[in-house]
Amino acid sequence: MFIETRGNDGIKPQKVPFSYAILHPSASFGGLYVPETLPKLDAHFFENAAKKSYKEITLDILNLFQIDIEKEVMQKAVALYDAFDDAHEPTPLVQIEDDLFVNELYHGPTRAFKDMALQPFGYILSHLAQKLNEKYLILAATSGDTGPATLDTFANKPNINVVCLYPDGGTSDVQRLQMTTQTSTNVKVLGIHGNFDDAQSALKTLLASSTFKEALEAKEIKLSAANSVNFGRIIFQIIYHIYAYIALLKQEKIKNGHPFYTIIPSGNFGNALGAYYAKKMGLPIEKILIASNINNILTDLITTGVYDLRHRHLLQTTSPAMDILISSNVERVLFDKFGASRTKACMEALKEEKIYTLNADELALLREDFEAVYCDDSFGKEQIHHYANKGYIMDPHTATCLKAYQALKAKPLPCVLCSTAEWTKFAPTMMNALNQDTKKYSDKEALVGIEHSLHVKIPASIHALFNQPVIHDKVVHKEAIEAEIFEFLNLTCKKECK
Ligand SMILES: N[C@@H](CCOP(=O)(O)O)C(=O)O
Repeated sequence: MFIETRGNDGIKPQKVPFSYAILHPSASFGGLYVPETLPKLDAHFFENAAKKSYKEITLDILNLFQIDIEKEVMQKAVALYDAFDDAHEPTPLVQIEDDLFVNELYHGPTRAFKDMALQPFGYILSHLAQKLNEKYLILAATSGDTGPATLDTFANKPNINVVCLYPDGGTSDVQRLQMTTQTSTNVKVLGIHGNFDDAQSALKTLLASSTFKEALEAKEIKLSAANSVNFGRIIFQIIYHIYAYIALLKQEKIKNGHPFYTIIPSGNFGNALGAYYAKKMGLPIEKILIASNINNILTDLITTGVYDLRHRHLLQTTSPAMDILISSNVERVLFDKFGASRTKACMEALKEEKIYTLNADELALLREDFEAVYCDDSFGKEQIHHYANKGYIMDPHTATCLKAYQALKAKPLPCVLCSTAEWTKFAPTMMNALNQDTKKYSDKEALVGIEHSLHVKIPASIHALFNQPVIHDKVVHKEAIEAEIFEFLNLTCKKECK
């Protein structure tokens, strides 16, 4: 069962099953749903798991959670990993140093780790919508990767409409084209004047708004979300951390029970939360090392205990998916460590005063699990250049993790670095890093240049983007989002009636 991070308001149910939490992700007081308890993984689990495939392990872990989804539905959802680059190994673990392994999480249809969760989650959510004979509007806010993965998983799904908000100019060109060239009629993509925090706060306001929900209900439409505020995302984001350890065991790089570090490039903290829950379940993570770009609010929180938005402005970087200041899933960690009333107080202080401060004991508790560091774009480019020379290509988000590897690894243990996106989504930055220049390349020329110089294959889906017409070209102010959504829903309703 799932409970709420900010406590219960006496109106919403006190505890809900998984299906409810994913269909209605907005909890009391604007909080989030979290599992009441986490299943435990013992040494036996890892011994057996070393003989199993990613899909089998996923099903085992979903079973341990005892979620209220039929077995066949989970099997079909997980079977979607068969369409990844390697059906047997959807998340290859690649060694790049004696003690450093890259967990490549981007081998799905939209070339980012979001597919690992959104592919099965989208299947389960749309199955539930059809089974209940209910229509859903799914909102998504993106800084580049969640949007394409959401659109891909829900494209043409019955009973589902999607509205995806992205910051105009705040994503790479490939990320933008992955969204704006979407042809399915059940999706709408809107650029907004503003940054990712503006897009996500618009989404959260709509999710919590009773008038918005009533207006949707008048059209017999319910509201859910595809971001990691939805626990349906997080459950799948726990599994790949566990599988990375199993891959280390399979490759005989670690002994069962021995600890390792995991390094996570973080923005909305869903990936880090997945690692935290995995650690609580029994995965022997020594520490979760959080890497940020210069939007380093998480570094500040984890090193000083202060989450301070007051004098910060979101800065554009070459790792745009991490250009986030209001990071959603920190809330779930606060709840787990300090309980609902402290979490509610922190979240309200953040909203009203733009700051909250953990006391020394709270900070010590947070640091039992996390360490953090940040780097700037030039550090990332140096790492891309260095590893490309050694024969490994990594994207700018992955490159930030090298800072954590160099600065935070206190013990001689293996490190697993989460690689969240394929470099093909950020070709101009890659070209600057590889050529050590500052020239302005177009995505297309940079992709082709790298393809030829490094003899690498670009996925057909990325190449094809440049020949497809842009269908969603609207960019609006955030005040206009609601009206845009209703215009879209009226149009789709008319189409359905015909
Ligand atoms: N970095 C994300 C931002 C949204 O994160 P989510 O995990 O909450 O969906 C992106 O690339 O869109």
